[in-house]
Amino acid sequence: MTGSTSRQAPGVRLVVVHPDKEVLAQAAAARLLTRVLDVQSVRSPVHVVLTGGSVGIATLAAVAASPLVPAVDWSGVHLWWGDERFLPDGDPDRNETQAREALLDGLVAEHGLPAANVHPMPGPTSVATPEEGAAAYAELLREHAGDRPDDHPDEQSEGTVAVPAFDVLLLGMGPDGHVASLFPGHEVLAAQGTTTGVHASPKPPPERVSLTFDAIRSAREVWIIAAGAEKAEQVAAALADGPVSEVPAAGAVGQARTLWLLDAAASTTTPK
Ligand SMILES: O=C(O)[C@H](O)[C@@H](O)[C@H](O)[C@H](O)COP(=O)(O)O
Repeated sequence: MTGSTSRQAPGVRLVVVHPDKEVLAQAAAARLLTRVLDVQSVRSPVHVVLTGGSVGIATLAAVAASPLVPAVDWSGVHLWWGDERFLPDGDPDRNETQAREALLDGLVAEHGLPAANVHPMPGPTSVATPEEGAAAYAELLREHAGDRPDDHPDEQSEGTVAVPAFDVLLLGMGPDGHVASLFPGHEVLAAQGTTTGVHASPKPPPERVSLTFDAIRSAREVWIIAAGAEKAEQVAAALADGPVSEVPAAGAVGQARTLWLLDAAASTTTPK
């Protein structure tokens, strides 16, 4: 495949296939910057949820290298995470650490992103358990839930999930179909509220903090970014609306739109 292709699925799902992982990251970065600019033209603040993983971090690095960075009013952007490994501040395996190195430190230092607008999930440096971290993050999300804009007064209605109106929520996907730290067959899939502590994760480290499905599904747009042939089977299963208990990514849908941003290898299931 030499170009990029897309198709509109019924409803609100869009699948976009790029030639390879590098183009995928570059395109996701361009798309993210454009989305933030578009949203900023009609409302502020903008809330973006970040993901870890190699494609997620490559996307942030591509954002950092874009000439469009100065076009964004970063003072009106808030950054959150979909999940975090329960590791000390500064640990190189924290999604936060990797995102700061790839993008956020530069935005704070040079482009006016207020340090206070970066909202990492707490780890053992500040709380004793993943549950404490999840509770603290839920409270922070609740404090920002009032950021909902005037042009969407209906979003204030009773029963609204107590999180900000996430404009874009980025997710990587593991070869097992997990998104955030919502793993197939794991009790975390039944977690209530907006955040949850995670134990016995099948992928190290075993302890994590994650958004729940309710929080993820409250986002206006959910973008799942996945590359590599090892993802193809679960991508296909999710796009076939497989059971969330087996393919958690199938349950990650946005209110307005769900984008599947793939490379060619992840988009084609090889017959066995
Ligand atoms: O929390 C983690 O252990 C990872 O962040 C993980 O959830 C990752 O996002 C996906 O496995 C996709 O990772 P890749 O993009 O590297 O395939």
